[in-house]
Amino acid sequence: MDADFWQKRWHDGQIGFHQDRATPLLEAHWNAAEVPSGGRVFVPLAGKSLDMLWLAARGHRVLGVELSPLAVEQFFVENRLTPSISESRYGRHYVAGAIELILGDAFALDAETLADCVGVFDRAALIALPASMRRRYAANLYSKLPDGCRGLLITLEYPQYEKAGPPFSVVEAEVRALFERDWRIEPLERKDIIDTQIAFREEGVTALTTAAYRLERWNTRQVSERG
Ligand SMILES: C[S@@+](CC[C@H](N)C(=O)[O-])C[C@H]1O[C@@H](n2cnc3c(N)ncnc32)[C@H](O)[C@@H]1O
Repeated sequence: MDADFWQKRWHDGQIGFHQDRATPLLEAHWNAAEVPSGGRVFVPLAGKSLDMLWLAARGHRVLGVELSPLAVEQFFVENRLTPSISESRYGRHYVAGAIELILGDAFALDAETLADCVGVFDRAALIALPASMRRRYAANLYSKLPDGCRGLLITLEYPQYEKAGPPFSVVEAEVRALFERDWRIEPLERKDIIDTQIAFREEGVTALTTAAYRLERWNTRQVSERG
């Protein structure tokens, strides 16, 4: 699941993960995340997700990061937005209204870039990565989000031996193992979706659940109180 893998997926139009609407679990649970209104929301591994537009329409500023130039171009063209473009050491920054999308590697972002992200929305991002990269992603990327940051994480669960990822199955125990040291984790909803996911059924998957979690980053004082 390196950069070449994703570049080829975009080049070949193999983007079955893309949705032509905002994520229903985002719409259902964003209020529960209690991200301060107007605050900036980080959207890692953003693709050309319409979730960014939905968050902007809710009054948030959005910071997405995506490594495919095709995804970034399509996001702005398809949504009839004309971005201004600048360069930094993180990559090429496309800015249109409240949305900033960095064409670059999420793992190369630093705490300074993410310092004003009071929210995070993670859909098809953590679960797009194999296990070893998920550990790196939690330890090296989420660790750079500021204390008090809140958000939603959306996962999928299915018998991993029935299909190769991505998307990968990530069960609650793994979510806790990855994040619990620094983040308060609250499961919000689990939904059986096998009946609506024909592609998974055709690949032989017999059970499929999606789950939404509320995340809140402990502040340093809370962590020391927890021992
Ligand atoms: C499964 S897609 C999900 C996209 C989006 N979150 C959505 O819901 O449609 C994962 C995306 O992450 C991008 N990606 C993978 N590794 C990345 C990295 N290290 N930095 C930035 N983007 C990355 C891929 O190009 C792909 O567009």
